Amino acid sequence: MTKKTIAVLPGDGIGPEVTRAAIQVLENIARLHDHEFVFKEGLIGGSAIDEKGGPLPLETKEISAASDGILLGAVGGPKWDRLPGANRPEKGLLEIRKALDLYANLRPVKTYSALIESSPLKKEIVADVDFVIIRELTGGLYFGEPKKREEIDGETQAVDTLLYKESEIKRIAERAFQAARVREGKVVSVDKANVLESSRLWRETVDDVHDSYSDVELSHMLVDNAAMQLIAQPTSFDVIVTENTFGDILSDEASMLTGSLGLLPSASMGSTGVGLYEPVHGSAPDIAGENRANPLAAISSAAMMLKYGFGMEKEAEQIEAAIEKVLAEGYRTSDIAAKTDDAVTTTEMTDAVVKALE
Ligand SMILES: NC(=O)C1=CN([C@@H]2O[C@H](COP(=O)(O)OP(=O)(O)OC[C@H]3O[C@@H](n4cnc5c(N)ncnc54)[C@H](O)[C@@H]3O)[C@@H](O)[C@H]2O)C=CC1
Ligand SMILES: CC(C)CC(=O)C(=O)O
Ligand SMILES: [Mg+2]
Repeated sequence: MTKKTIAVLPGDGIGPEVTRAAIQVLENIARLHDHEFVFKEGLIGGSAIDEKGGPLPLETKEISAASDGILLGAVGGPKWDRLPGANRPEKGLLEIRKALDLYANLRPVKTYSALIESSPLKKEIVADVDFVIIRELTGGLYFGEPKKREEIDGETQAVDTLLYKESEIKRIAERAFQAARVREGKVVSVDKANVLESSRLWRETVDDVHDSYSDVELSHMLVDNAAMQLIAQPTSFDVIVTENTFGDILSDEASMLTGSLGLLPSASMGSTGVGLYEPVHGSAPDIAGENRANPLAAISSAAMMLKYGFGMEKEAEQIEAAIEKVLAEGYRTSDIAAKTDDAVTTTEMTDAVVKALE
């Protein structure tokens, strides 16, 4: 029997709906394997602003830092959209990533075989999509200072700073080369080195790190081209390593190769040993509270926690197999259903995954 403490940060919008689904699956995996998972809930994002006056209360930080793994839903929503940047729900997410030094965000993009037929893209291409985006998560544009507004000559201007230190690029490049060694051995580093100084440092540093990984094939690609190649030749990718903003955007784009943003999981890891696991999607205010959200990205993120955080590979595979099975049986939430009338609810999809675990 293995005991693990899991911090659960549901957040806003569909966050609580999809984390509930992930917890239900984890409880059943624990039952089937005689593990004990202790769930400790914390506030983050808009709900934390409403209840505690800030997007990342100290208590949430403490619960998270003391846990064996963090399961997060999503933060944000129109209710808080007019707040200043420093006190927005999204700031809570950025802060916890920084506080726990979660610099490496793994976003696997792999098509479920049951969804190949219904893809609007060419079946032979979609069938073989299998790559991972390794997104740098604690540097770049979302964190660089100065980040402010100011009045200059009677006009308001705003500045964000895209800043990378060599050490930050080095450690994410190492993660990418290590990941490639257990995959197909190919890394594409995505940057905008034709324009950005930070990208030129990125490219030089990735090249330097590559000297110690000469068994891995490395190429560089400009981000605008990468956005196009993801659609034109997605099967040419194995590991994509890129900076924070580019990785954020490219992964949402890549999700559509699999069928929906509601399918993509992620794992964020760093130097402290505690990982954070969350779907790639946001709080989806347009469908929040309607029991329509696809819970599979969150459930699959929980599987990543078992695999990467707890070393429970067999249990993680069991969850992934259950997801494959329910999709093969025809269960579809509205984001992946051919007709809205045929769609199942979040809870129906979750119950089906739990049943498929047995
Ligand atoms: N990690 C996080 O907490 C993130 C938070 N956000 C925040 O979420 C809020 C909404 O942002 P959006 O730009 O609308 O992005 P979003 O990712 O929340 O939604 C984009 C579209 O995808 C759909 N979608 C997302 N997840 C889904 C799921 N599980 N099942 C079915 N459909 C799904 C939504 O209904 C919407 O049409 C904003 O406040 C934003 O800042 C956005 C991205 C990530
Ligand atoms: C707060 C944002 C950076 C969240 C987001 O879009 C993401 O991490 O994918
Ligand atoms: Mg995003």
